[in-house]
Amino acid sequence: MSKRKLSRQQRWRIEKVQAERARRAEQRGDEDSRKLAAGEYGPEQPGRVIAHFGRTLDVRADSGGDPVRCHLRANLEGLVTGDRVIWRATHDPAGHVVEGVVVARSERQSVLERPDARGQLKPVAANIDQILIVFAVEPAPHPNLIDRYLVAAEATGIDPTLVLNKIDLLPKDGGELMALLNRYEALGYPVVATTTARENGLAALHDRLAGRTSVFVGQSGVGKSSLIDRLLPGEALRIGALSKDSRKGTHTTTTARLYDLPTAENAELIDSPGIREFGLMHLDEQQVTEGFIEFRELLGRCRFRDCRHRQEPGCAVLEAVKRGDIHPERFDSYRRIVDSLNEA
Ligand SMILES: Nc1nc2c(ncn2[C@@H]2O[C@H](COP(=O)(O)OP(=O)(O)OP(=O)(O)O)[C@@H](O)[C@H]2O)c(=O)[nH]1
Ligand SMILES: [Zn+2]
Repeated sequence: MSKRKLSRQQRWRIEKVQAERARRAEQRGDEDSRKLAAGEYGPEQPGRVIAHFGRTLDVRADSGGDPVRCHLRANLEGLVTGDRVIWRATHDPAGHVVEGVVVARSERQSVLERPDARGQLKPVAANIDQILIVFAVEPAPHPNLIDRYLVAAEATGIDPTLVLNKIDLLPKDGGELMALLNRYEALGYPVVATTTARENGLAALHDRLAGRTSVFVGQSGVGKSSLIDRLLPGEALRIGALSKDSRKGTHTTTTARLYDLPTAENAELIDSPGIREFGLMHLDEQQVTEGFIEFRELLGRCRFRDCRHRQEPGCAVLEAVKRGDIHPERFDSYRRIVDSLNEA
């Protein structure tokens, strides 16, 4: 974190802005308390945050219907797209839902975080079941890059799936990439092959999407936008997923959004430019080591408790590499990733 000194004037400005924010939040809170006390809000009900813009959110009721523009009770902070919440709606005299207030957040099953401008981790999306790591025949992936993504996914506790796109460009025998994929399948990672260049090219992907909330990540040019365009045809459909207020507003699409995918049963996608870049952020050495899933059962078994699996005698990981139980390229990749941490 930077230790830049702020001038007195800057400090004064920051304090003024914060005081103003607090005052507005308090007013909002007073108004909410009054409405809640007056019974102007309907009963508490469960819902899901499908987009967030600062302290306002779009919430979809679990019971269905259009998304509703909501604000937060003053004591709630840091809600993100995908959060499950308890909220209450207000109605106009004709009985239509006008807006809502979120009163509580349910426990998160998972959360994706990214460092903010000051390097502090901030949640960007919650309750994701699956990270779809997209790579392509062209640009061909370095195995090290796939491992990096897998390690980052393992650190979140969210299940990764490898998506090989552009299989229309594969050589007939499958080439080296197919051999690479088999290696990941043998480790237990699901792998699906796709192409946006053929009519039925996403069939295997639909099966993986069904019944899950997914995010797409991957290097530039592998076809994430193309895949998402196929899954969510038309910008109109995407915009339509927002509340009327958000559609009118000037909000950009840089915030994460949750979409229903019409092409598969109970399939949801959470997407934002920031999420697509997930996976290339900082991890520590322990996260990297534990992110190689074939190492895990060996980790307590090295002779030295603080073994770093380099050249220590009695290292269970090195022995597994020697026996051929750990693929040499995976081990090499592990080394490179750990070394890159020390460079940073
Ligand atoms: N041959 C072939 N080309 C594809 C396929 N899918 C995408 N492409 C092409 O690959 C290029 C990159 O695709 P994008 O969808 O923009 O890739 P992206 O991952 O969203 O890239 P960024 O926006 O840079 O992160 C485009 O020219 C696409 O037309 C495919 O299945 N087969
Ligand atoms: Zn060791």
